[in-house]
Amino acid sequence: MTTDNNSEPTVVAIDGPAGSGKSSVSRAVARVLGFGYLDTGAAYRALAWLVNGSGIDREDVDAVEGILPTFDYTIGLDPDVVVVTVNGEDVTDAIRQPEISASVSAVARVPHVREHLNTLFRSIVADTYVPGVVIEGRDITTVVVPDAPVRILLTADEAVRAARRSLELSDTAVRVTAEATGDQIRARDAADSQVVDFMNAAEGVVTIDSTSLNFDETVEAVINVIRAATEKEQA
Ligand SMILES: Nc1ncnc2c1ncn2[C@@H]1O[C@H](COP(=O)(O)OP(=O)(O)O)[C@@H](O)[C@H]1O
Ligand SMILES: Nc1ccn([C@@H]2O[C@H](COP(=O)(O)OP(=O)(O)O)[C@@H](O)[C@H]2O)c(=O)n1
Repeated sequence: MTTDNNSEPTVVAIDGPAGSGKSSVSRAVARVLGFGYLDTGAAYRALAWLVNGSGIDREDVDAVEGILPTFDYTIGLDPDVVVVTVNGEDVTDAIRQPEISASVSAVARVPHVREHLNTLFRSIVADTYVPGVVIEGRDITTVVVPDAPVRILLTADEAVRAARRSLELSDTAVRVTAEATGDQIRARDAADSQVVDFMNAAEGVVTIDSTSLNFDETVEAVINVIRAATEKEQA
């Protein structure tokens, strides 16, 4: 991938439902290409963490909007070490807890929150010095960077996503069945789908369905799409 130091970073936008592999695949792709990696879901999770800790009713839109000026958020772009802070506190692990997964959609549905975070994401990408950035979430291909040269929708059947996520959780202290994980994923996707469409590819967005691909094959499929798109741009 050729980029000179003065050019804008190559932006790779990836969307998809919960457990589709967005974060793990995007990180691996970024590593291979020497790109930065931006997990946008982490910002929504971090805001939900702040809201929960502030004793605010997360259904109270005015109160959630009111907390935005006190939300001092940082995230690293290094795919090997993703550290997230809120007001100077390291929340990298705290934002992955089940109570945050269960409350994040309420915060993410607030339009002013989305505008605020989208501005933040665009400035993080613009300020980076890496040759490219893989940025993943729910509305990256459609709202955050709809003009990105590479836009991908990463999907997998719901049962496969639940099984993968449950395997991941059972590696930790929490033992969760694929069925329970499936219920959580379904509930979150249903809530999130009311705000943005991440189940259907928008025009010009390439769908990669990883249902019958293993992890390495999925990474390779994404890299192939990036190579094809950037070669086309340079031709
Ligand atoms: N193609 C794949 N084959 C097998 N496991 C996968 C594949 N893609 C992702 N995974 C695994 O599925 C789990 C969920 O992926 P993750 O990247 O957290 O999804 P998302 O960020 O979309 O919620 C992780 O444990 C990841 O390693
Ligand atoms: N671009 C984005 C990214 C995440 N989100 C919200 O943030 C939540 C957490 O995102 P995530 O990417 O960490 O979720 P996982 O699919 O990785 O579990 C989602 O359930 C959405 O509510 C969003 O609304 N828009």
